[in-house]
Amino acid sequence: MFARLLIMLYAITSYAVFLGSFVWAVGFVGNINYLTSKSIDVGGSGSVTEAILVDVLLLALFALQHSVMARPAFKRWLTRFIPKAAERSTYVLLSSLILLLLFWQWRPIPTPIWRIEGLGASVLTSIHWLGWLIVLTSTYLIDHFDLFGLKQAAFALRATDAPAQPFKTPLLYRLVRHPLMLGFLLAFWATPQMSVGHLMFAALNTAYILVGLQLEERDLVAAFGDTYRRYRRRVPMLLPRLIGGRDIPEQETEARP
Ligand SMILES: C[S@@+](CC[C@H](N)C(=O)[O-])C[C@H]1O[C@@H](n2cnc3c(N)ncnc32)[C@H](O)[C@@H]1O
Repeated sequence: MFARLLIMLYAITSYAVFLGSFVWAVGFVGNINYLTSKSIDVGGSGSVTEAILVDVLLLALFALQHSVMARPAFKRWLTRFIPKAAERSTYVLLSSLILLLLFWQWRPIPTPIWRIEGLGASVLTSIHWLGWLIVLTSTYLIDHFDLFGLKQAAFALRATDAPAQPFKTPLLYRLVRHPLMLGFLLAFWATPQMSVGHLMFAALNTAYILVGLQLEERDLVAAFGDTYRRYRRRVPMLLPRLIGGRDIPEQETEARP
């Protein structure tokens, strides 16, 4: 029982660190400096070469950790050393810590690329916030507490394993296969003031998301087979069809084998 309580404490701590990193992410990308003192365009000094080098390394570190730890083979290896119920929290904790490092050590390159004012600025800011809303909503559509490791710890308290995540296509998942990533792309790109550093952040993250989604879909096909292949044929990856589209059944749900 003590070990199970420790797992719960670990999961709650990881979730708290995630919440901190999420608030900083919103402040960082949106340059909201009353929320966070350092942000994508504020709080740095040094040469542009140093900034590019440090920023690319930070983004690469995040991409590497995130991609490697998300793979089923890595999870199987890791759970030889830690309880299965603590695996997701470990992923969440490490991802959040690396994000905090990135936001803390980021070297801004504030040279402007575009600066839009008036109505255009309001539209872009609205799209930016819509992006964050889509990110948050999508975590709940998939299963927020499973994604962030609390569900696994709660099941462990009752000495059982959390059920595997079933395949689902609720709401936004009927428009695109990856609404959560679409939300990030909107939050990263929709800004009235784009700097060189921000552009680099958005472009490298976009490249990472596109590669990461190939890996995620490979795992989803391995887990759900033809159900996912059919879904992939019917529903676009990131850009919703504006008109028409093929018939999508009300709700597809299938347990992971
Ligand atoms: C951080 S979520 C991102 C989900 C999706 N890529 C998106 O952008 O909305 C990643 C987890 O969601 C799971 N996942 C992705 N699509 C899913 C679906 N349609 N049904 C159930 N799980 C899904 C993946 O297996 C992975 O564990």
